[in-house]
Order: sequence, then C-alpha cells, then structure tokens
Amino acid sequence: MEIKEEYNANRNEMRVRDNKKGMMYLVWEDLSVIVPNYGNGHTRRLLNGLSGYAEPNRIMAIMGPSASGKSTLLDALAGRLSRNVIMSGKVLLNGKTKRLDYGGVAYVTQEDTLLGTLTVRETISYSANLRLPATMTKEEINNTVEGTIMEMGLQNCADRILGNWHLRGISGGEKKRLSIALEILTRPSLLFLDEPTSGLDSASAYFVVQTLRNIAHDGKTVISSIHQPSSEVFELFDDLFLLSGGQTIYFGAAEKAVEFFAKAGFPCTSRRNPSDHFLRCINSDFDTVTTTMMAFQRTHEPKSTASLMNLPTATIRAKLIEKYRWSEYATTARARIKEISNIEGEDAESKIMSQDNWWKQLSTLTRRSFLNMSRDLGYYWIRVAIYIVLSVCVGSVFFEVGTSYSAILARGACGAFISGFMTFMSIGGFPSFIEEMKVFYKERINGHYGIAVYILSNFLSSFPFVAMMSIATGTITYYMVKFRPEFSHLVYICLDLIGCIAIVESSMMIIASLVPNYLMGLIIGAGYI
Ligand SMILES: Nc1ncnc2c1ncn2[C@@H]1O[C@H](COP(=O)(O)OP(=O)(O)OP(=O)(O)O)[C@@H](O)[C@H]1O
Repeated sequence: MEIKEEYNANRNEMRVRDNKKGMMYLVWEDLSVIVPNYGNGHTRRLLNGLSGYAEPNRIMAIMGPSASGKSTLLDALAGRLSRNVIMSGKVLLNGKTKRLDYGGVAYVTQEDTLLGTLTVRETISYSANLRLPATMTKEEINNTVEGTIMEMGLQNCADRILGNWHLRGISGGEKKRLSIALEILTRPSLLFLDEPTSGLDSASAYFVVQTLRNIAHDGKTVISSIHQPSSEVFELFDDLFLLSGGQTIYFGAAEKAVEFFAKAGFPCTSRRNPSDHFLRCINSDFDTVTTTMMAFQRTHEPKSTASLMNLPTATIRAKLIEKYRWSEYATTARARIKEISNIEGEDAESKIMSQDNWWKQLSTLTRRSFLNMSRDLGYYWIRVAIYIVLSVCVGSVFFEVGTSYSAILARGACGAFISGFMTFMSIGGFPSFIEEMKVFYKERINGHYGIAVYILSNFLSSFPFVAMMSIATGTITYYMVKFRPEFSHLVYICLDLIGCIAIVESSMMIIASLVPNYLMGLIIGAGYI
C-alpha cells in the first residue's frame, strides 16, 4: 500500500515535469512507403498515401489484416524503416519535420528482446537505473520499479528469470507485459506499440490496454497496432486507423467506425464484435477460398454477414476505400490535420543530450552484463572448463617435451595445437553474445545509452572471466610442457620462444573470444557514426 502511494506521488511529480516538457502532436500527410527492388525489378507499395494524426490524451488503434502495413506505418512514423524501402510524404511532430529518434519517444516492438538470465525485477530495475533522471533517489527509482511491476500485473513472476533458448522461464504473455513495462517506465510523451496484446489472454489484454489508455489520458500520445481486439478492448481505444493493403479504409473516432461501415452498406450486427466485422470486410487474402465456401457460409452466417458473402472481399474493400475518401470522416480528419500541423509545441529533448548520468549508465550496464555472463553457463563457465581440459590434454601429449631432435617437431606441433584449439573454442560464446547484441541494438535504437558506454561496460564486465581463462590455460600448458629455452641450442631457443608466443597467443585468442563483443560494438558503432 505504502509503495503504491509513493509510486503515485512519484508519478505525479513526473507528470508535472512531463507536462512542462510539452505534449506531442503527430501528423502524417500523404505518407507512402515503397520497396524499389521487390524481385524481378518490380516496385512494391507497402503504404499508399496515408494521412492522419495522433494527439495527446488519446489512444489510437491501428488495425488491419495480416500484412496490411500496420508495422510499416508504425515504423514510418517512428523513423525506423529499414534501409531497403523509400518513404515519401510528411511526418510532423509538433508542427516540425523531424526524425523521431529523440527524447520522449518509446517503441514496443513485436519481438520481445530481453536478457534471459535476469529476473523480471532485475530487468526493470536495470532499465530504470539506465534511463530515469539522475536527480531521482534510489528509493524513488525502487518505488517506480515496484509500481510498474504492479501496473503490469507482474508481481507473481517478479523474481523469476525470463528464460532463453536453454532456460525455461516466464511465459510469452508475461514477457510481452515486461516489454511494455520497460517502455512505460519513463512515461514517454509519445508511445508506439506493435501488437502489445499478442500472446495475452483476454483479461490480460484488457488490463494492458486499460493501462495504456490511462497513460494516454495523462497527457501522452499512444499509437498501437492491434490484432483482433475483443469488443471490450476495442471500446478502450479513442481513435482507429483501419488499413488494408497499405490503404486507408477508415480513420477517425473508433466509436464512429461502426457508423461508417453501416453508411457504406456493410452494417455490423449488434451482437457481433466490430473489429471482427471490419477485418472480415477487408481481408482479401482468402478471396479464392471464399468463393468456394460461399455456398456453405451463406446458410450458416448471420444475416448481415451473409450479405457480404455475395461480394468478393476485394470489391468490398475497394468500395470502402472509395466511400471513406469522400466521407465526412475524411473531411473532418483533413481539417484536424491542417489544424494540428500549425500547432507549435515544444521540441522534444534530445536523448543524447539527456545522458547526463554517464557514470551511472556505465556502472549499471557493467553490473548487468557481469550478472548475465556469470549466470549464463554457455557464455564463459563451460568454455573455462573446456579450456582447462584442453590445456591438460595438450600438456600431457607434449609433457616435458625435452631437448632431443624429435622435440623440435613436437614443439612446433604443440604451438600449432594450442593456438588452433583455443582459437576454435572461442566461437562457443557466440549464442549468448548474439542475445546480448539484440538487447544492445534495441536499447541503442531507443537511445538508452551510447556505444562507448556499451563497449566499455562489456570490457569491464568480461575482464575477470578473460583473466581467469588466460591464467588457467596459459599456466597449465606452460608448466606441463616445460618450455624452458636451452641457451646452448639456437633452434630450441627459437622453438621455445615460438611455443611461449603460442601460449600467449592462445590466451590472446581467448581474449579474442570477447573481441566479437568489441568488434560488433565497433562495427555497429561505426554504422551510427
Ligand atoms: N523492408 C521491407 N522490405 C520488403 N517488404 C517489406 C518490408 N517491410 C514490410 N514488408 C512487407 O510489407 C507487408 C506489410 O508488412 P507489415 O509488417 O507492415 O504488416 P502487418 O500489418 O504489421 O502484418 P502482421 O499483422 O502480420 O504483423 C508485408 O507483406 C511485408 O512482407
């Protein structure tokens, strides 16, 4: 109870601060996205001349059949389109043309990118320490973390690990709620969500959208794509953008969508879920199947739907597009777009500029990375064991290699073995490393921290493991083989030096097993620079 009260007090404080920062009005006009080289030199249109707006205190649903362009629209608005597509048209934030890769904007992706070795509470806590203002005290941060856990209904799994490819952890729905929790933690002024309710049961979906609605009605702008919401969930949305094949079927107040469909000649019966009805009218993916099923369906469907069955969906879709274009809803939307385009809000604070707590970020990332490495068996522990076994093997084969003539060849072979085996084994850390890279990429694109902080934190967190592996393997091999240069023979001096170099090199190669971390960080970093 106490935590909840303190959490609310913190939230009120953040609310006042955020309101000072200003609200976010987003407008897009004649927005098109094309793929120029879509096989055989064809061009494919993913979005076709879309116009709309999103304003504070409202939550918008982007709905449409699969592959209708919902994620592409969200990506276009959030400035996250992939490089192989071309965007045209205008996207204005508070009346200005800008990329949205700066402060106050958060994006919850469809895929949950999380570190499987951490618990729910740890994940939220590290994220809070990375992103909440440096002025907040430890207690305030803890209260915010606990409050967010409660808000997303994650109390029961707060201390369970998330799980990854070899560890069973929390469920998919809990992961989804955690991904949302991470983004709402800082109460962003503009929040994009790509299918936040996928994988959730109907009650969880309702509570999640209810929370998003509360956030929106707190002066924030929330835009979310959603697949088939229940009627209760649908009612929570203020605005609706209905898409099909990258074209606008309807844009306006969600409660008026049913009226639009009725006026267009495709009414939804009172007992039918409106979102089901809309999708049924505009999903033309199965038109050929529909034709063969028509006869069967006409006898089984409710009356209003049966009337739809007489037309192929592509025809219904084309009619709706045309009706919307000349409707009062489109006229109202155009007028509001014009109004909002002229609203001059405050600039969003740059994320890069807001990174005033560099040291805090470095220590948080280092601790998180160290915890991840130490908990993930595959990252270092298994390799430490294998390296030690391998050095004992190599040491036994070349045990006290001696100074005879045949020892010349043996020394050469030993050097080759050491560097070969050890280098090869460095690949073992890759799966864990790839998981971490995905998290880094997501956090980097969301502007949580800079590349330099990430690379440095990686170096610091992996240093104890590298030192342990190098010392263990290098020492074992050196003492078993007994590379001690015989100063009377030049050949031995050379070979032993090479052997020693090989041991050093193998240690370096173990360090090189970390190099991917640095290299990838640098490569990605170079991409950003
Ligand atoms: N970068 C890209 N290059 C080529 N095709 C793309 C690209 N991005 C999206 N597409 C295509 O555009 C279409 C729309 O994709 P999008 O992910 O926006 O659909 P969606 O409505 O979000 O679908 P779903 O509900 O299934 O997630 C798909 O056919 C997809 O293959």
